Amino acid sequence: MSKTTVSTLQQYKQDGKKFATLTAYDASFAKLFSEAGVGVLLVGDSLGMVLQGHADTVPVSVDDMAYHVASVSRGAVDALVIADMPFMSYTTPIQTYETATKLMQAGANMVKLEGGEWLYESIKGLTERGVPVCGHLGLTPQSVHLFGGFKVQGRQQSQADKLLSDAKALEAAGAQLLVLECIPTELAATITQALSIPVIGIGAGSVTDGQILVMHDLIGLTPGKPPKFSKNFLTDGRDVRGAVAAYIDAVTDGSFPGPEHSFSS
Ligand SMILES: Nc1nc(=O)c2c([nH]1)NC[C@@H]1CN(c3ccc(C(=O)N[C@@H](CCC(=O)O)C(=O)O)cc3)CN21
Ligand SMILES: CC(C)C(=O)C(=O)O
Ligand SMILES: [Mg+2]
Repeated sequence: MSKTTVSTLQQYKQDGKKFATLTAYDASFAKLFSEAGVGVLLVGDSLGMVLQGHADTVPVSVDDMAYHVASVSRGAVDALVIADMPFMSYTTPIQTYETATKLMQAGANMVKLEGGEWLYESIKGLTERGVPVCGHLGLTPQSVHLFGGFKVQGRQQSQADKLLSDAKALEAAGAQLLVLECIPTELAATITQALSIPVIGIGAGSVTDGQILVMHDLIGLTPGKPPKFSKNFLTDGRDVRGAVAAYIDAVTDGSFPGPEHSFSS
């Protein structure tokens, strides 16, 4: 296996080949996932929930992220490592560059930011300075207090129109990847087709170019009630490697996510 890059994912999109990605927070899982053939690993700020036990991702700091990015990058043999920028660490272009510096110097290959058109200048500035960017739209968990809970986004036509124009703005700013979280499958299909960059979905149906799953959901370790769009693959006598292989197979052959893991308009 060779190192996965954005061009690898671009090629998958062109070829209509679905790809599976996972979150990772330490070197051991990063190594196992990478060796099992997962080409992209996200050091998600979900670590605030699945590692630290918080109710949401708001308490996570840049230092927390940098610590886990450093561990994951040591274990991620061939995988592209994406690091989440945490809550309020990218409020201005300058602060965005400072946060990105810490995460890239800790070993990330790309940073991910939650938000739409308002991030245009920051994303353009990052890419001009050599930092690859992944966008994140829909249910952006850092806005959970604004949304009033972890709720499906984009069901109203006005919201759906805004999400599509935000996605186009992120691509125009230079984002090379996009995550769509918890939106109706129909809207995810429209956005995926409208963009030339690869789109990775979670709770966005099987219509996106790739899928992402929080590793704790994959192996049945979710603290509390697992999200509807997630699936425990550590079943049927499988070990962790077997669960990862079953997840990759299910994404590649289009059987995961099914309608029971997806939302409609
Ligand atoms: N374990 C875990 N899995 C995740 O996918 C995840 C995290 N943690 N932490 C960070 C964010 C938070 N996410 C979440 C968490 C809960 C729901 C949830 O409970 N959603 C409802 C849908 C409600 C509706 O229909 O509007 C659900 O039943 O799935 C969604 C996304 C996704 N991310
Ligand atoms: C759920 C994914 C997309 C994420 O942002 C995270 O794990 O923090
Ligand atoms: Mg996140």
